[in-house]
Parts: sequence; structure tokens; C-alpha cells
Amino acid sequence: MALVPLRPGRAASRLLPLLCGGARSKGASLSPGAPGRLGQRRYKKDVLPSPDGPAPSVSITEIRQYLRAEDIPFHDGYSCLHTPSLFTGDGGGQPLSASAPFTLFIDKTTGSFLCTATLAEGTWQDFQANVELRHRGITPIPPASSEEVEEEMRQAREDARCIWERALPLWELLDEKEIKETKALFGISMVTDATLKRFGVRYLRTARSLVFPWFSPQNATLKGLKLVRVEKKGSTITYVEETLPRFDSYRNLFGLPLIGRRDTELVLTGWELDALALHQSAGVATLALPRGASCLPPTLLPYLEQFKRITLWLGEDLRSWEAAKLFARKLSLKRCSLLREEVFGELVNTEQVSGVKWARFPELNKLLKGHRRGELTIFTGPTGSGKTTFISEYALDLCMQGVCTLWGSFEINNVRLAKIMLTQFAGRRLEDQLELYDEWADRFEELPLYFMTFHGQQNIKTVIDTMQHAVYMYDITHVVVDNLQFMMGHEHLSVDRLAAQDYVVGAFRKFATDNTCHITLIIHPRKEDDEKELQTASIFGSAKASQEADNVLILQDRKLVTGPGKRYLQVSKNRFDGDVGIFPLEFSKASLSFSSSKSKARLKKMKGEKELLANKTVEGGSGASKKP
Ligand SMILES: Nc1ncnc2c1ncn2[C@@H]1O[C@H](COP(=O)(O)OP(=O)(O)OP(=O)(O)O)[C@@H](O)[C@H]1O
Repeated sequence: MALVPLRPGRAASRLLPLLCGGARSKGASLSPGAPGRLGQRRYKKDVLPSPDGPAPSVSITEIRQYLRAEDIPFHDGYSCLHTPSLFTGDGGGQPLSASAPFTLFIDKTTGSFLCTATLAEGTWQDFQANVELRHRGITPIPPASSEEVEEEMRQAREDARCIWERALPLWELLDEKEIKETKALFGISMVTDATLKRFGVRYLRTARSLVFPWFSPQNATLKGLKLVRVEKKGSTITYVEETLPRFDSYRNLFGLPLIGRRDTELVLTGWELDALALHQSAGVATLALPRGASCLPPTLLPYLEQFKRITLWLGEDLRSWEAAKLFARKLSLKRCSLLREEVFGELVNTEQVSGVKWARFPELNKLLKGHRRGELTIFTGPTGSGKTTFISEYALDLCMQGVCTLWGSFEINNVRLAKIMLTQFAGRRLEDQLELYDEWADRFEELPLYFMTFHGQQNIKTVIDTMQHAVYMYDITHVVVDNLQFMMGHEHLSVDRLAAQDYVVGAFRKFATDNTCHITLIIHPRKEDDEKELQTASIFGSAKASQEADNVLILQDRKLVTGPGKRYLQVSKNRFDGDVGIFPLEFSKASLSFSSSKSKARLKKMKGEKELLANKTVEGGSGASKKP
């Protein structure tokens, strides 16, 4: 596996030795004013895993052939193959009986398995190893999670239990007024006590949060919970969620214990309160995804196999609609239905099609309008001008708004990159304020951010396979590749380099389109005259890269003319609506940020690159327009 999520005790924790050296432990509070302890976190001094290949892929045909060859009975389900469990019953020696319950689910895409009876899970290789053990008469032992993960889950269970015990059923609050106000705050005035009771929703007064429990589907013990509180800014209301365990280990399909064996129709919602309301109003079986429209973890698919019809009800915005379409592919299109077409028709005309807006780069919004799925952005700039630093912040900005992001950093290692990002995230040098480190690291770990563990030259096929895997596993919608030169591969050195590059660009283009995933690809410029600014034609290689790209961004670095350290960002191609132009970037060395608050929008829109260059020559070759 060549992917690393930033999660507790893993990647981000490994940043710490870089900042202060040595191990640490901590006891962080769950949120200001909220009771409960996240407990001790252990940190290792080791570094990120060394580069390894992608997960060995297995096709569904191979899986079927293997099961037949091994005499293992199976049903062909929607997303999984179903077999009797290897981990229950009489153990080794005996062939698996077709009359046993089919509680083991093999993911058709990855070959990973989950036994819903014992919660044993593992890779396709683990499955084969366990079949082998049975042949030798040994009772298979479920592959164990690492000690670190076990400890984290145990701690989360304990913390969840403490909170759960302090939380009250909403209707047991002391006074009627408080109940009414609380329900109104969460928009659930119409939800009855019976519904709240059925779903086991409680209220934690001290944290002014609703509490949604995660019960084990096996034995109904509490595995974790989600807290939701309301934040009001003016007339805008936002719901803030926190989970135990942390988001990427929080795999609760909320409502699962209420599903009967015979239920065959389901409404799958993006959040818990929708599941409640829909169940109450339509009487249908409902489940809520643990992270809303942002992802559908494949480990949840086995629990959805029993449904013949699934209606995806993730939200009414375009992002939810796009997510629903991708989730439907995982769930099998033939049983899914989405929001009505007319609703989508209305959305097409709204602002939303322009994509996710950058919070730190308003000028980029004015030109590109936003970040959209399925596009290819090419980014270039002179050597050492700050390309990686800029793209790090540009991608972080989107990631902070829930865009699931995968980084392929082939030039600088992931620890260095994560350190740059963490500095940009915190907006300060944490080396100087170590007391703030824990808080920022905790928040950073919550981002939907993943890293490929490749370093140095890589074969494009391996990289594309890894990206494909990540899209399936983590619903990645933005991949950053830094940079193209590392994909040209040794084997291409003898052939035409331009043809090799065209091939690689074509492969990324196809990936972006096929997976409705945005790719930002950094490409070095060709050797240029230092005195001249870069243009689209300066991108290394043939014209293919700029033709295939939807957006071309150039980091202009004209130190000699415009004074020390001045950089400009030029949008030289914009397929979405054609606006091109240039705006200055203010760099702060302390926060490694290009979005310094001092920066006033001095955006200059241009009709085309030629006009842009001509204009600058008229203005004395200053490298960029200074006009407002
Ligand atoms: N605007 C800027 N002003 C001054 N220093 C900067 C600026 N942007 C980045 N830097 C610093 O310059 C160094 C190189 O930055 P970075 O690695 O992002 O450049 P790059 O263009 O990706 O390099 P390469 O061409 O080698 O891939 C880093 O130490 C970074 O902190």
C-alpha cells in the first residue's frame, strides 16, 4: 500500500521529532468547554514508511476463480462476494458449508474482506493465508490491528462512555423551554421524542451538543459517538461535528442496529438528523454516513449488501449530488437512485457549478471562479520560485473545505511537505511556539488529506493504480502531482522524452475525466531566458500539456525587475469561462503563506496571454500590472 492518511499516531505524529525532537504525551480536551479526555497519545520517533508499491491488485475474475478452486461457496452481491465466514464454526479441516450463514464479504474492487459476525477484516492476501491455514487444520486467527490502533480504539471507547453517561435524553431536560429552544436550534422541532428515543439521540448540556451513539452491530456495546453543536455567525448557522474515535476511524453507519434482516429498501443520508426526519416522515429504513457526502468508506459496503434499492439523500447542493453519483458507482448503479433530475436542473444554473472557492486566494476565484472536479490544472514556474510552497497552500485551502486530497510528492519527502502544510495551516512557525503544537497537530490530523509514499522516479502505471485505489478507498477528488518529471521513468530515457511526457499528460487527463477528480500537475519550465517571463509555451515538452489542461497557472518570479521576493500568479488558460489575468502574491516567510492579509486584490484581468505581455511592456516591463 502506497498511501498514508494523516491520522492519530501516524503521519502527523511523525512531524513532531522534526519540530522539537523526542517523544511526548498529552491529554487534550475534546473541545473548549466539553468534558471528556482524548487521553494519552503515543508518538513514535520513526519516519514515514519507506516507498513501497501499490496494493497488489486482484481482479474479480481471479477472486471468483480462487473461490471455485478452493471449493468455497459464494453469492455474487452488489459490491461484494458473500461467503461463509472462515472465522466462525468448527475451525480448520472441514470445507466451508453452503448452509452456514454467509457473513464474510469480499470487496469486488479491492479483494479486502470483512466478516460481519466476528468483525475480522483484512486484505485479499490475508484471506488466502487464512484459507491455507484451514487446509492445514488450523483455526484461522483474524488479522490483528496494530497495538497502536487497538489502544486508540480502546481509549476512544472509554472516552465515549464517559460522555454518553453524562448526556441526557433530550426530553429529560429539566425545563420545557430549554427542550423547545434546543430542538429549534438544531432544526428538529418536528422530530418527536419517540424518534429521538428510537435512534438513541442524547444531549450533552455542558457542550450544547447533540450526541449520536455508535453501537456495535454485533453486541450493542458503545464503540464511539458523534457530537454536533451549532455555531452561529450573524444569520449563518454551521454545524460543527466531532467524533470519537477520530474521523477516519469513525465508521458508524448511524441507525444500523434498527435495520431488520428483511429490510430491502434504504434511504442513505449525509447526516444523522436527516435519517431521523426521513424515518419519521416516510417510515422508511434510513442510515446516515459517518462523514456525510465526503466519503463512503468501502468497509461499510458489506452492511449495505442486503438492500435491493438504495436512495441516496446526501444534500441539495451540487457537491452532494456529485458525491452521490460516485457513491452509486461503489454501491452498484443498478440499485441506486439519486435526487430528482429537476432539482439538479436548478442547480446547474447556480453559483455552485463554478466549484469550491478558495478562502485564501480571492483573486483566484475571480479568475477561475472555483475548483471543479474532473479538470486538469497545469502549474509551472521557475526553479526554486516556490511552486511546491504555493501549491501546498492552494491545495490545503481546498482540503480545509472538505475537498478530499491526495498528494504525490516525488521531489520532497512527505514529512517535509506535511511540515510546510502544518505551518501554513497554523499560520505560524510552530517551532517557536511548541505549546501550541498539539492543538494544531490535532486539527491538522482531521483533514481529509492523504499522501502517496513514493519518492523519486516512478512508473506512471503504478502511480495511476495508486490514485485509482485512493479514489475508491477515500473518495479523493483532488490529486496533486509534484512533479511530472518524476513520472517520465527510467525506461523512457531512451525514447523520445516529448512523446513520453505527452503520454503521461494524456494518462492524467484521462484519469481526471474518468474519475471526476481534479488533478493539479506541476511541470518544470523549459530552460528560459532569465530576463523573460514564462509563458504557456515555456512549459516543458510539446504543446500537448497546455492543450489537455483546463487551467494553466504560472508562478512568475521577476525578482530582478520588480524588487526582491515579488511573485505573481498568472492564470494563462481558463477553459471554464476564459478569464485570464495576473495578481501579485505576498509571501510571509514565517507562515510560508502566499495569502498574506496585507495583499489587496490587485487583479488584472486580460483577454489573452499576448495582451497580458504587451500590457506589461507598455508599463515599462515591470512584470505585472499595478493597476487596481
Ligand atoms: N515568495 C517567496 N519568497 C521567498 N522565498 C520563497 C518564496 N516562496 C517559496 N520560498 C522558499 O523558497 C524555497 C523553495 O521553494 P519551493 O520548494 O516551493 O520551490 P519550487 O519552485 O517548488 O522548487 P523546484 O523548482 O526545486 O521544484 C523554500 O525554502 C521556500 O520556503
